[in-house]
Amino acid sequence: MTSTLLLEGLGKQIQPPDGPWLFRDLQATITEPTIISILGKSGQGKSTLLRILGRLTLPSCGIMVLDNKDCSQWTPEAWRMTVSYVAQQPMMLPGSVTENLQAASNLHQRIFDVKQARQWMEQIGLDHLDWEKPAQQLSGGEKQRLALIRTLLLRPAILLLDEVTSSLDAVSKQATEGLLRDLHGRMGTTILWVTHDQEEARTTSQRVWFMANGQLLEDTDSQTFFDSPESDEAKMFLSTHPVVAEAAERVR
Ligand SMILES: Nc1ncnc2c1ncn2[C@@H]1O[C@H](COP(=O)(O)OP(=O)(O)OP(=O)(O)O)[C@@H](O)[C@H]1O
Repeated sequence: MTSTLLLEGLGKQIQPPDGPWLFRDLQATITEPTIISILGKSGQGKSTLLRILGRLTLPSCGIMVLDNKDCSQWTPEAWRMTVSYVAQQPMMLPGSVTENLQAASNLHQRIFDVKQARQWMEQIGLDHLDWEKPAQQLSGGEKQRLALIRTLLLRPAILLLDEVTSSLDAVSKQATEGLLRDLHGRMGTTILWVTHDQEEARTTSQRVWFMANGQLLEDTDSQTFFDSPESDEAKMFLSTHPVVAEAAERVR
């Protein structure tokens, strides 16, 4: 399921033609399965970038090439089956948990793999859920996990995660991170993961994209980023998050 992704000169301008650029001239290549954390201060455009990659928002400029085919040669549906986005505050469709789980499979004319759904639900602590319950009545954390599994059932090659553990308690968060690492290890799923939790980024990802000053300022392996960031902006960013410093200290 390895997919390659090439981004060239990608940019997003707010209120064109004269508005400010959220980011511009973003270049990056993914050639093998990897987990990338996208980090940066609030408002740098991390979610916007994910939504562009998921073809839910148009970029203002630039090129996206998936598996050697320009984005214009992909239908949005085919693209979204390969590069799938999970929002921080996911939308539950009217209907039960079962209907929500089935929704993505139905939409993309895939067989609903109920056995796999049950196993993943169990793995991330949702085994107690009544599948007949209206999904709108679930808690925020339950909705986040249900939406994740709904998307995983499509088995996308590239998964775009927007702060998908932000509403979870510590145990559910760890279980979800475990599932995602598993998935990456067994199926070669590439994961691009926006998170504000640096400890999560450090322990789950192999690579970091750090966004600052309207650019992808650093694109490096995680250990290098956390141990010896190159830019002053990244140093400042890490120094203002003592959790990471403490965690790194514990590891040493
Ligand atoms: N189409 C748009 N029109 C106007 N403003 C927009 C548009 N898209 C994004 N923005 C603005 O761009 C900024 C960056 O948004 P975005 O959510 O992508 O940043 P972020 O880095 O993910 O932030 P956070 O970490 O707080 O979630 C925000 O101020 C947002 O309101």
